[in-house]
Amino acid sequence: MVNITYSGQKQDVFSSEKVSNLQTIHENLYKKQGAGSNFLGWLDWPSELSEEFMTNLKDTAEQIQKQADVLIVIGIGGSYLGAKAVIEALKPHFEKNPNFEVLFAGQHVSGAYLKQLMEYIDGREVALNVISKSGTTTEPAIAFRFLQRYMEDRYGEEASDRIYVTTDEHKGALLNLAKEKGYQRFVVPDDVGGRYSVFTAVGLLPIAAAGYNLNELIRGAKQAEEELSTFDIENNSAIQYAAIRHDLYEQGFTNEVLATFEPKLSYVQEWWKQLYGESEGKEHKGIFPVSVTYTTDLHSLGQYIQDGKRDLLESFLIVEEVDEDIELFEAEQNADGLNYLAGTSLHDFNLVAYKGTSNAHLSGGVPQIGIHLPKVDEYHIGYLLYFYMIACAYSAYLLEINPFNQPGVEEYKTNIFKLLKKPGYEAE
Ligand SMILES: O=P(O)(O)OC[C@H]1O[C@H](O)[C@H](O)[C@@H](O)[C@@H]1O
Repeated sequence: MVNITYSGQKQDVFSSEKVSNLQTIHENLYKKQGAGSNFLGWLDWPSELSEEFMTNLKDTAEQIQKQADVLIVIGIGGSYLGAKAVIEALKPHFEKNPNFEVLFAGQHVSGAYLKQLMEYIDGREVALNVISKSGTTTEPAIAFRFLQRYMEDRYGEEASDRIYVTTDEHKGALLNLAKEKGYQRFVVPDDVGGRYSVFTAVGLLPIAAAGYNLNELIRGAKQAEEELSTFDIENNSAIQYAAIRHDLYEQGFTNEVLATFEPKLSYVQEWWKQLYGESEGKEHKGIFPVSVTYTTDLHSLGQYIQDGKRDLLESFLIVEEVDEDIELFEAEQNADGLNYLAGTSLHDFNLVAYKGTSNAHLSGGVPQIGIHLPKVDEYHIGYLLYFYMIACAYSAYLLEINPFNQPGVEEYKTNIFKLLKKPGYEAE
């Protein structure tokens, strides 16, 4: 479903030694015995989803659509990027007076953003979905403090029927608050980390509320789960992607530039950056994930990619077919000189731009991986996200890294808490 192509220096990615290493990783992964294996709940999640779970999500999404015009999703990192990635990929670029909108908060700390958000929703019916696996993350907690007060001021007791909480089943400040206030709750499973949680209620409730087809999304994820679970190197695109990028990493290509010509995929890129950055960037190892949108960034970062420091590999996320397109036409006065393009659609232009850019960067010394996605719809996005998650597990295990923890994110948090004199941190 997702096809991988590679061009660059000749590689020996699939030598017998490397294949046997990949096979061991594969076996450990499916026997759930590698490092961090108690966080492998996402591996068979799509095929294990129950009817009851899906029905409950869809019913709640319908209830939200009935009671509100706006759903504000409060969360950060893995607690918002999956839903944001899917919704941005599927929604139209412009929508006149949308009947229902999903907005996000708590993904940064901006007073202006929160103030303007509360002004923007005034006069419109509102629901909140606050999402935090730990239930203690500061940024969403700050946003929720404001928005909870807003809801209570506006709706009084009815506010609790409009607030939906997605958090750990057993612990955390958010869970306690949800219980106390009687908010409807959804669970982030113990064995699924935030960045792997898009197919749990974390991603699915906002996606369903936004009006997208969960069955199709999960059908895509399930297809990926099935196809990518076999150790068949010739056909397993996830193993191919992981093995090629690892090989390039070993040759000194330590930054991966994920490039797309489809602006709707820019949050898939953001989601991918968290997935790979937090999964692999440990013990002074890992490929640094960065992203560009073409052709926009060809006019800014293109120079560096063509000609800067040679530690970049580039992976192109290419959409093969688009639903909507327009064609260039013959103009009477060919003042812009573009008549030679008459009959070329803008998607055709992008496919040519892909070839031209890829070849130019290749000759500039940037090895290329192509990830070919047939189209952007629920089914293919479901497939793509699962593909990236499973490939990430292989990739981190090739580095001998636990893909499922993020010990490094504590350091800056502790510093912030010390500076803010959070109780318990003053003495440090
Ligand atoms: O869902 P939460 O517990 O609020 O976590 C939200 C995010 O913040 C943390 O700092 C982690 O680095 C991320 O992996 C996580 O996705």
